[in-house]
Amino acid sequence: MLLHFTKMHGLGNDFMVIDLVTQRARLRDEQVRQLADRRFGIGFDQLLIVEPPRDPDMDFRYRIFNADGSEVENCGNGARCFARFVRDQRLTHKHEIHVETAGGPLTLLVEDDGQVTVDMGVPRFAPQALPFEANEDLLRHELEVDGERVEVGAVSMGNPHVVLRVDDVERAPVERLGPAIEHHPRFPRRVNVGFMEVVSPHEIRLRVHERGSGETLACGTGACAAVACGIRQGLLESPVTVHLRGGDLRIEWPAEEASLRMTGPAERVFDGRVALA
Ligand SMILES: N[C@@H](CCC[C@H](N)C(=O)O)C(=O)O
Repeated sequence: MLLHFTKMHGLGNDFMVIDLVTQRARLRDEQVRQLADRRFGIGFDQLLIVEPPRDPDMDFRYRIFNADGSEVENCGNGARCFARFVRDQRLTHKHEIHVETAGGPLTLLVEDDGQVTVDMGVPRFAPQALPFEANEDLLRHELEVDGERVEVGAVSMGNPHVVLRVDDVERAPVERLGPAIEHHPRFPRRVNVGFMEVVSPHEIRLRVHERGSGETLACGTGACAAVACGIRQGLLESPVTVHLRGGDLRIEWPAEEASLRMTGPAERVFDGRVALA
C-alpha cells in the first residue's frame, strides 16, 4: 500500500508528516523505526500524524512518534510544521488552529509572514508532571550521573525536560551526559536533556539531547523548557532569543501563570509516497 507523506523541518529538526484524515494506515513501532532510518528509510527525528479530532472543540489530533518508535506527548518544532502542513494541504483555512495532543491541547497561530506561534500552555514544574522522582518542586535538583553530581532544572512542557546550565554550549558534554540522564532511573518515562549557555538575560545558546531521537539540530519544547527554567531561576527575562544549531526561536513567557509562546519557521522539503512493509 502506498502512503503519501511530506518531509518537513523546523530549524533542521526534521519530520515525516502523514495525513491520516484523507488516508488510512496503522503504523507499528518497528515500521516507524524503519521509516526513521536515514540509510534504509526516509529518515527523520520525529514522525507527525494528522488525525481527525476526538474532541469536537478541536480541529485535529496531532500525534508524535520519536525515531525509536515511542509515541510522545508534544513536539514544538513539529507543531509549527503541523500548522503549515494542514493549511498547505487545504485541510483547514484557519489561521488559529486548535489541536489535541497526548500532552494536552495546543493552539497554533499562523502569522502573516509565514512564521508560526505556538501557545504551549503553562510550564509545569511539579516533579510528578514529568514524572521525576523528587520529593519537592525545587529551582534546581541535584542528580548523580555516572558518579558525577549535576544540577538540573526540571519542567514539563507536555513532555519531560531537564535543563543544565553550561559555560560554553559547544564544549558541553551532550554525547556523554545526554543519554545517561535520558535513561536515569529517577525519570521513569525517560527525559529530554537541554544544555543551556546564558549569553544575556534575553539570549541563550542551547543544545538538546532528545529522548528517543538523540541530539537534534533544534528542539522546540527544549527551547521552551530552557527559557522557563532560566526565568524561574532569575537568569533570564522574557522575551528570549534561543540560538540552536539549526537557527533561532523566540520565546515569550510574561508571567508565572501565563502561557508560554514560541515563534519560529516551518519548512516543507518534499512530498513522496512510500510502500509500508
Ligand atoms: N523535537 C521536539 C520534541 C520531540 C519529542 C521529544 N523527543 C520527547 O521524547 O519528548 C520539539 O521540537 O519539541
